[in-house]
Amino acid sequence: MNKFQIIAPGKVILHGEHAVVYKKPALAAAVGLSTKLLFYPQPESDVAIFNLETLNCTFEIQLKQFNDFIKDIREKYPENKLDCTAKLLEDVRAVIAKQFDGSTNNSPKYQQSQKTFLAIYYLLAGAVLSAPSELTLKSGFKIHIDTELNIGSGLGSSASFGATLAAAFLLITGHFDEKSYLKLENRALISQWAFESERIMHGTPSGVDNTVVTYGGMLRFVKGQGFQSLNIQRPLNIMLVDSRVNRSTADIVAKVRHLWETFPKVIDSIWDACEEIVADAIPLYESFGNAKDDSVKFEKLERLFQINNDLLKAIGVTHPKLEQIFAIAFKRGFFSKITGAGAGGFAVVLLPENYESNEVYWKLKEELESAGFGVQSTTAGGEGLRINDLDD
Ligand SMILES: Nc1ncnc2c1ncn2[C@@H]1O[C@H](COP(=O)(O)OP(=O)(O)O)[C@@H](O)[C@H]1O
Ligand SMILES: C[C@@](O)(CCOP(=O)(O)O)CC(=O)O
Repeated sequence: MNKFQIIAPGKVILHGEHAVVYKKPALAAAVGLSTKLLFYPQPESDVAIFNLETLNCTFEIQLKQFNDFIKDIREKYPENKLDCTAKLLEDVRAVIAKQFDGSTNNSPKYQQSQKTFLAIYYLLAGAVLSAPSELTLKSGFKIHIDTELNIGSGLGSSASFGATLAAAFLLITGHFDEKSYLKLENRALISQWAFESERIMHGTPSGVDNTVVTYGGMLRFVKGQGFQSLNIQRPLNIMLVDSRVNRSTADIVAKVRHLWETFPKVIDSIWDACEEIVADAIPLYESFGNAKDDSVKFEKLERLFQINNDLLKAIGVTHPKLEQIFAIAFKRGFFSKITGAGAGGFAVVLLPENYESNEVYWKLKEELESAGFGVQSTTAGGEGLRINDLDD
């Protein structure tokens, strides 16, 4: 096996957050910030080492013990290759629980590492058991993972992490090679295993994050119905502004549900309006880059951003810190909105094409930073997961 690198972006929701929970479409896009996985073969070793830079921890899997586990699973479920991931997950849980057994550490960081190790072990076992030919892991390797994404803030860091791991394990177990991973069925396989990792991190993910980070671009997504990729000409410039207010997506989704249960007709009409925003926004995103002058279309999109944000405010998912971001951006002539669950997290600001040559952009960045916000200018709609062979 060669040394290789896998890069997977994070995601941003452009429109339809919250409404998507109620089966309305959402528009999501790959962001230009990513997770990078480096794979180093270690032919003389019998250990798989995982060095997770952002979590500042290292995990090891002894290949002998892992191969024994795989043998047990094959004996336990003889004829079905791997059509029951739930059973496998339970067996992997038991192995991981044994390894973490005896610890009285209940800190969130420790729980997080346990979940992460579970995801790694489960994806590796899944890739081996579903491999085209029956195999065991014969020689060791080292995997290093680092990310430009803020973890746990709605930018899809967990899906991006899961997708890089899934792709690495599927590659080393012969599901595809460094070129054929781009085939639709192979991308679907990566996305499916990244979804499995999301199930460990979240419980009931919608599937949008693993899909966007794997395929890239911009896509329209309806819960339970799959997705369609938009035919965009170029990625959109955006600024991601971190309010630095922590929140739990699950709590906010529950609060919104309570509001919906209290005023179903009012809130349903907001979801209908969000659906119309998605419908009006798609042709705008698809036509940017077609004409010499996109400014009229850009102004239309700015208005849609504003309307979308006002609808999100109406369901109570803003925050004084987000309001401060919107006010600073508006004062400088930029339009912005909540992205994701809201009540903290990130705001997304629309940036015009040549924003870096615009003095006002630099003033906006400076003002947001001196107000204590985190600012990252990037793109929405860029490339999805990719694999680079580093021995070429
Ligand atoms: N680069 C990474 N290295 C290790 N674990 C990661 C990484 N990125 C994400 N994770 C895992 O994903 C979890 C964050 O998932 P989540 O709370 O859904 O945030 P997000 O919205 O960023 O996906 C982390 O607790 C960690 O377990
Ligand atoms: C609020 C919601 O629509 C998006 C959650 O966004 P995020 O992953 O916190 O960015 C919830 C969901 O789609 O599951």
